[in-house]
Amino acid sequence: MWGANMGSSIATFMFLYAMFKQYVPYQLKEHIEKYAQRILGFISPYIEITVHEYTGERFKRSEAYIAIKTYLGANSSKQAKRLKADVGKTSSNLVLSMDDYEEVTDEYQGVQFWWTSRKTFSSKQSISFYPTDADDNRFYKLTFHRRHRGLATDSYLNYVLEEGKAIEVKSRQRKLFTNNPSNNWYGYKKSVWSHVVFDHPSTFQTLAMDVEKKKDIIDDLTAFSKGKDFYAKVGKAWKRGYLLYGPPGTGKSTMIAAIANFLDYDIYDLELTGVKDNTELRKLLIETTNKSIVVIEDIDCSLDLTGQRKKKTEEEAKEGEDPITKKAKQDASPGDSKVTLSGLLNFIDGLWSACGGERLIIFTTNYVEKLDPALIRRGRMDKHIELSYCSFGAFKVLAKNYLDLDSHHLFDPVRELLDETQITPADVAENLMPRATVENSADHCLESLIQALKNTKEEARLKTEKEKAEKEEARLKEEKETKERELSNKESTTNEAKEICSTPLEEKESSTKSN
Ligand SMILES: Nc1ncnc2c1ncn2[C@@H]1O[C@H](COP(=O)(O)OP(=O)(O)OP(=O)(O)O)[C@@H](O)[C@H]1O
Ligand SMILES: [Mg+2]
Repeated sequence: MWGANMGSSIATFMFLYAMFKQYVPYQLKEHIEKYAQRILGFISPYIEITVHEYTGERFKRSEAYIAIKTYLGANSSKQAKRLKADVGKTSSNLVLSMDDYEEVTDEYQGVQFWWTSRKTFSSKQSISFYPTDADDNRFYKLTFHRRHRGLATDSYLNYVLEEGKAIEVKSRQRKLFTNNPSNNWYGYKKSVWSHVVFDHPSTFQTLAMDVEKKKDIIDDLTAFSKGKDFYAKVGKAWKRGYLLYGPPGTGKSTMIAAIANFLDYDIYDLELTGVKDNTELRKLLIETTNKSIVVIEDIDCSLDLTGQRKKKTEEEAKEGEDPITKKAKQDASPGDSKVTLSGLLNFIDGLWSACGGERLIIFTTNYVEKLDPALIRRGRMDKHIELSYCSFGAFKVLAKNYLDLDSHHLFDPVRELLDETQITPADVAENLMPRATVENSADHCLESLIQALKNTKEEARLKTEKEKAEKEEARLKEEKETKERELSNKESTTNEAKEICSTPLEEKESSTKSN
């Protein structure tokens, strides 16, 4: 059917087809095609399956079409004579795909499958203000012998889709998304997220933290990313929550970038203060893709998550209203347009959170103790990771990264000082930045780090002393006040007693009589 000797017949066919398209009126053409297909269907032993570029939703390209396009692009570039080259949306390289009406043969388990790419023109006479080629209805047509029907529908098509998606994942550039304000969500370029290419150089290798702690996190992430079957088996949605907490500059954001690079996931950086209400939050969640990390930084500053739940429970108890009625009222009231804790909890592990899979949710905070326990209980935030002040292990990673040093005679004093001082990895890193103009840059950096550590130690000592002095002062003040209070109490009691004793006898009698 597709042999080389068919070349001239195809050329003739193409010519006749072009004539047919040009001269036969549209309505007649449709009828002829319809009946020709039916007759062919009776006599042909071949089965055809078409996959259209746009199905249902006008602006959303079919995922199957994109996967097939990628698969055929990768496999047909050696076979097809006419290819289209384009800069992919997710890549800066040229992406090749089969041109329209091109045909290629694919072999799977010893069986041949034929793919053609086609397009039809929309019959609608419409004028569009926007540059779109969606009026050309493109589709792929798969042809195979009817005796391979089972193989094609049960396994070959799935294989093509999975391969196509895998190629896409490998060749794509990762993205960093941020949520748009909701008044930009509608119109031609409707989009709830906008993105840039994610190109952060942080990796677990460059992340300064204790080796064992780092290994534990890497193992956890690996188990998660390979855990599709496990999650299905235990009936859990394929997602995991991480809570990163610690003082500013200890590497929380750096770790998120390292995780994204390690897993090869996109990042959705969710700015909660820009989300109007819980409905919008849900919409944002639905629009995230698989293999992604949803990040909410500084969760304690994003929402009043501390007392809301308690306050609500108190109110409910006061009014004796059941929570469902209360929630219905809240949802209905347009004035109450803020994301609530319960909305956020639903976002993390409500029913909607299970749409799609392979998603990490990461919260960061400087003040873990401020968060509502409901938000960070296991199951929501499965792993709590404390990023703390720089340890000697973390320092060694930084020394290797910044100065390419594994050991140095100044490491010992650094270790001693680190044991006694609280300094962030960000401050250590700043001191280890090599100075191009200085000779023996490594020595210079370590010396300046030692000086910084000494300064920090001294500052901490002075601060502790000051605090101690302030406490002592407060204690003495309180002691003095208590003594003064006691003295004045004593004095007033004595005065009262004196007054009673000094009252004349007649006065006392007359007052007793009158009573
Ligand atoms: N553990 C670390 N490993 C490597 N570099 C680090 C680490 N911690 C901090 N740094 C360096 O310090 C800078 C600040 O770190 P980062 O932004 O990750 O801190 P953070 O914990 O997110 O702080 P904040 O709470 O203020 O958001 C980074 O640019 C990074 O170079
Ligand atoms: Mg940060």
